[in-house]
Amino acid sequence: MTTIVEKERTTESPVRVKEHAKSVYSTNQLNLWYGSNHALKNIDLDIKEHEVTAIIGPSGCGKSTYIKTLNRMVELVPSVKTSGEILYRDRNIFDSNYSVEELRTRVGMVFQKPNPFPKSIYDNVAYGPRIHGIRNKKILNEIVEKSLRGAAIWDEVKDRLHENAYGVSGGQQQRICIARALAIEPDVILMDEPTSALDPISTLKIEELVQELKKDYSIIIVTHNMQQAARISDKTAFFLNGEVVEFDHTDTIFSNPSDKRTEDYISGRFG
Ligand SMILES: Nc1ncnc2c1ncn2[C@@H]1O[C@H](COP(=O)(O)OP(=O)(O)OP(=O)(O)O)[C@@H](O)[C@H]1O
Repeated sequence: MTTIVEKERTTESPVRVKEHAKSVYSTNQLNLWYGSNHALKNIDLDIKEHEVTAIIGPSGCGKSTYIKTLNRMVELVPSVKTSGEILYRDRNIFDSNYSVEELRTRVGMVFQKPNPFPKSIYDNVAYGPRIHGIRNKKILNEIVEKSLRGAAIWDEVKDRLHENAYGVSGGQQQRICIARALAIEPDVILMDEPTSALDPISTLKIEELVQELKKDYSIIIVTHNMQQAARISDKTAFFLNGEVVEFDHTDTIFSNPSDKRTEDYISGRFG
């Protein structure tokens, strides 16, 4: 795919990457407060489909808050207020008539710690489709197999589908959680530090999986691990104190950042 990249600076927003691929999310002047704590400040980000977008930055800079705004999960915190807009496929998810339920069927999420339900592997993956009214056993079997294959764990669990999901390793549990997200056929997968609780081999498997999944999905991943961002993402946004300091192609961020603060962070001078 040929893309034409041009950069523009504005006084209020950091570098934006403009391309001709389709946007899945456009965040425009997004602000978020937890009570009086201004946690996200004028965030402008344009996230393209079929890309892996990494969100990096030091602890407390707003990475998790940002991805939890994308499926409106952050609103579960009562003190939260927001301003600005988040366009998902060109519609503002903050509009009063926007259905959060519909949004969550399009946007799956994987968390830091694997969080399977205390149910069988099969029932974990079939959970979402069942909620959406699918009862036919043959169709459910197909969805479960396809999702577990998609999460690169089918061969490891196909003979124990009816055992409790807690009975497998942490890395396998995380891939079951990814299969659970895939079972609702999402458009986007949000991943909040999905490998930080995993050993290096399981981490590698998830990283390889992310590379596979981007063919069919758009992925936004929060990571503390800069090598991971460099290895698996197409674009990287560097957050600091609730702002986006720089957003660009991952190669550029790691080899030729335009902001001194990005350079200091990626070279380990702070954070
Ligand atoms: N539920 C909450 N209630 C109140 N304040 C919160 C809540 N969650 C996060 N914050 C605050 O919002 C700011 C951003 O936090 P956030 O968790 O998004 O950062 P982060 O970059 O993901 O951090 P980490 O890398 O440590 O997970 C911090 O000041 C944090 O204390």
